[in-house]
Amino acid sequence: MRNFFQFEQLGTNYKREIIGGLTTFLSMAYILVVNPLTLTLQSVPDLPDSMRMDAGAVFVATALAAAIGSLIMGLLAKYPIALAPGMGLNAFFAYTVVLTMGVSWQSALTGVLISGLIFIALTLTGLREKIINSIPAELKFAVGAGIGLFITFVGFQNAGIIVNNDAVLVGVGDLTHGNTLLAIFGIVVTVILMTKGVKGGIFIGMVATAIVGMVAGLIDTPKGIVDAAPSLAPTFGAALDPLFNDAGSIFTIQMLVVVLTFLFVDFFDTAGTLVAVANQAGLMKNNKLPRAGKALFADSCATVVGAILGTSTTTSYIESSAGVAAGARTGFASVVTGILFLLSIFFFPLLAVITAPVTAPALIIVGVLMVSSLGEIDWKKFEIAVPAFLTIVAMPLTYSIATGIAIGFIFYPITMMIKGRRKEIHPIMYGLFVIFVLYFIFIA
Ligand SMILES: Nc1nc2[nH]cnc2c(=O)[nH]1
Repeated sequence: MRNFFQFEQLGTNYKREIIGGLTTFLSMAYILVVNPLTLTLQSVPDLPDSMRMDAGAVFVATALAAAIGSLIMGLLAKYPIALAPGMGLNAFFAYTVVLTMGVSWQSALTGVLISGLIFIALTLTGLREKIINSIPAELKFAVGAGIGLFITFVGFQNAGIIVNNDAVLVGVGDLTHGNTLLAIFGIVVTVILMTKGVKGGIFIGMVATAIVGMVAGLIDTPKGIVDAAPSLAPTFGAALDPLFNDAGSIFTIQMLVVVLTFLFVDFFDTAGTLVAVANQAGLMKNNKLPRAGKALFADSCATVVGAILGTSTTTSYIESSAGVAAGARTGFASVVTGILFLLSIFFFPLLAVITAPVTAPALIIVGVLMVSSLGEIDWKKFEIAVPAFLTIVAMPLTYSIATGIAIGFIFYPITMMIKGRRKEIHPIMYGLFVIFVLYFIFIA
């Protein structure tokens, strides 16, 4: 096992990998609660039952998709990167596709399934790998740093530290609110542990926050430890129904748009996440992602499996960087995360303690770790500084990893060409320029 995962070469051991996998799981566990709430459109009252997915089935689908995706990633690509249904695409699935466009959730799942199959095809032809490896090193660092800002922003929001402000979009929240105070406690504890160089500081910080939350009465003590798993039957295989019974609802322009959006966002989000986490773990070689094809294959398989089980796009999670920060370096950590997701199906009552104030400190501190790649960018070269900077700031400001990548990648060939560095631009970067310009024209 140690040889299979190359523990020696990567300077790691079972303890680090297990703590890393556990930390990643705890950082991601919120999706088990959030995904069913989102996909069943809980925030929208008075919907006909037929428009709502079954919450129990979505919960099991979420846990199984995360488990299977993380296990494939760990065993096949051997990266410490775990997967689960992505936030952002789950909101797009529920609020845009089902609620606004009026597409049935079954057909929306078919859209996810088709986008996953196209993904596998792109991966098997090697095109996806080629695209990722054609991205210049400095933009890759920018993507990592931008995702760091994005994840910190998500953490601050979850903590209630940054809130909506109608006049200027964002503002400081009520810092005396119980959950916000608990999150601030978690941030301070985690910062102290990390500054002292305590291994697993992020994980210990989460445990301490959860315990203090329970003592303070902000987090309910779990009602039990184990419970029977809900039935998967209401969503299992529903993605295939429209293909056999209602093909007319699939072959429409509207569905084409939906499938392309799923495909586009997942493609570039995954590319950014894989590179950022691999960079952080020191696993990149000569600016290239080793075994990129396998990692991408694992990601696309997870989307297909997730769609059949009954969830929106399953993707590589940036929260994996919390596990890497806690010491994870190999696929063993992803196997640990995957097994925990599998077990979580029965341990649902225990998961109730993983609330937003518990996960927020981890997200914020992970952001600090991820922006360290800013130091690798040559800020004195304006032609590099502009696309790098725009990639970085656009991610939190547009709340989209993919949009940040798109903006930066549009500016890169422009500034490089004007500076007379045309020869350094990989031909694929021109192709991406055209695709991203079309993307903006399209979403406009
Ligand atoms: N990379 C990435 N990480 C996430 N963590 C939670 N949701 C997402 C997502 O959609 N993409």
